[in-house]
Amino acid sequence: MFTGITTLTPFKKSLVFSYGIFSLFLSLLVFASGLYFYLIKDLNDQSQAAENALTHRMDEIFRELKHIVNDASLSCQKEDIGQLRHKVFYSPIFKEFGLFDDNFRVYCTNFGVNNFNIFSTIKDRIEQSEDHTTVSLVKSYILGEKTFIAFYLGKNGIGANGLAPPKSLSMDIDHLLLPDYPYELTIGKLALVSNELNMGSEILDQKNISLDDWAMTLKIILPSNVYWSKAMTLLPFGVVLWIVLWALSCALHWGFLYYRRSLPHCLRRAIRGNDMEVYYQPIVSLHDNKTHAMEALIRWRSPYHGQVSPLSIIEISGRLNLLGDLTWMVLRNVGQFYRENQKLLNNITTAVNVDRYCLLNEDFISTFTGILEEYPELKGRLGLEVTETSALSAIELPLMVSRFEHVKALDIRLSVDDFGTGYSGLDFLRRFPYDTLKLDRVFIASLKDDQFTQQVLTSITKLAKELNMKVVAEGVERKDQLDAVKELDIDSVQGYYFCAPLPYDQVLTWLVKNK
Ligand SMILES: Nc1nc2c(ncn2[C@@H]2O[C@@H]3COP(=O)(O)O[C@H]4[C@@H](O)[C@H](n5cnc6c(=O)[nH]c(N)nc65)O[C@@H]4COP(=O)(O)O[C@H]3[C@H]2O)c(=O)[nH]1
Repeated sequence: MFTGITTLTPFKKSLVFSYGIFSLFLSLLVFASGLYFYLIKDLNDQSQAAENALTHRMDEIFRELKHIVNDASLSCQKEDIGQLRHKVFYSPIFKEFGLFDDNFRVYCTNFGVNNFNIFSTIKDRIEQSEDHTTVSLVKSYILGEKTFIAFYLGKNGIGANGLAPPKSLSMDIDHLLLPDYPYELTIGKLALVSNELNMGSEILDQKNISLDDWAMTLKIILPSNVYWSKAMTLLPFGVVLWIVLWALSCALHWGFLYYRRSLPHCLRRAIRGNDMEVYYQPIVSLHDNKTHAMEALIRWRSPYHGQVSPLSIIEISGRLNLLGDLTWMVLRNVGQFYRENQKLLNNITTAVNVDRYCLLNEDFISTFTGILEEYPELKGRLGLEVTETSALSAIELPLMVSRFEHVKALDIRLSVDDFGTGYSGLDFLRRFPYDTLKLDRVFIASLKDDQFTQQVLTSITKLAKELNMKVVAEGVERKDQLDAVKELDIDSVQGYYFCAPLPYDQVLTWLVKNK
């Protein structure tokens, strides 16, 4: 089996090497672009998650301020200050709370009584905002350089503001984005958090998210060094990908080659491309020792499988549903043979083998008549040989009779082939209008020494004669077989004794010599 495989698909080092190079480039391409698109998608997903986290955090911030406003009064007594301190203590974000009135004057903080006005720009923003909220980034003496402040003015005329370090806002998104995606969170034009400044590498992609309600912008970056560090981490997978692609491309190549060179595929191409030969075996008459008939037999030498036996050709063609095509190809070859040698073949009929399924096909008659019109030289000189291998069903039987009648009406001779080996019983002969009965060569081989065979063949030939059929003995190889055949009432002989099946040129020479 392996020898068969290697002949069909020869191993070539150079080819394996080429596929190695090819798959290396392909895997590099797949790996590089795959990683790039993966990171772009991941950047989008993480940006979306960061936006959601930030929105959620802002909602929480204002919910907290609303609680303070609801619990607050316009005074700044010890209890009010204590309450603010209590809220600071339990706040997850804020480090300082203040209360302001509707003149935007801060009158109380958790540190004590206060009296200063909120910047007019902030005041304007609160008034313009639908929810009476805004955020700001200012310098706080208590908390350090930059401080995030959120403002909310309640319907009761009391406002609350909360001060928080920028970190408390960014902690939600840090774990989503860092360390892979540096980002910058700005309020207005001021950066609340920025960890993208010292990135030191190129930007591969960038996402900008705007939270318009808070004038916030989140810029998230995909730097090239992240791409390269991921590429280095995933390099073993890249190597595996290369090996898999290499093996796959080699396997595909050999698989394809194996398929292209497989017997069924070669046969299909040969039939479709008329790349087969037809041999002719003369059938010699015992009445005048002349050749009045021949049988057309298919021959095919495959470039990869050598000489393929006709029985295998028929068997595989049957499986591939190509028996029709094969028959039409043989018929056209025979037509061409007659066209090119009209004079010599004038009084010779040639029989072509036809499979019963091909005959039963609904297109049989139309295609067959088409070929007869294409080759009028065949008129009156063509015969069909049908081998009966299995019993016909109740539906097939009348169909077959009608086909035979149709064929006969076209002046085509019908022979029953290999008589005695299949289901072709005597009843069979009665039903079909055959012209010739061909005795299978197994009977001829044992005819001389087997009395039973002699008796059977005597009865068969007698019946054939009664039914007006000619009898041909197949497979006559030796003189003693010929003598035994002659003792029966047999009309013609086909066999190696006279002539084996011959190719086009040789059969012409034979006919010229022996006609
Ligand atoms: N041992 C021995 N054999 C002899 C002798 N004389 C002839 N033969 C062989 O007997 C077979 C006669 O053809 P078949 O019975 O129709 O049997 C044919 C026929 O059923 C089928 N076949 C051949 N060509 C075609 C075709 O074009 N179409 C179809 N459907 N079947 C075909 O394949 C079968 C085998 O064909 P082949 O191998 O060519 O075999 C041929 C022929 O070469 C002899 O003296 N001794």
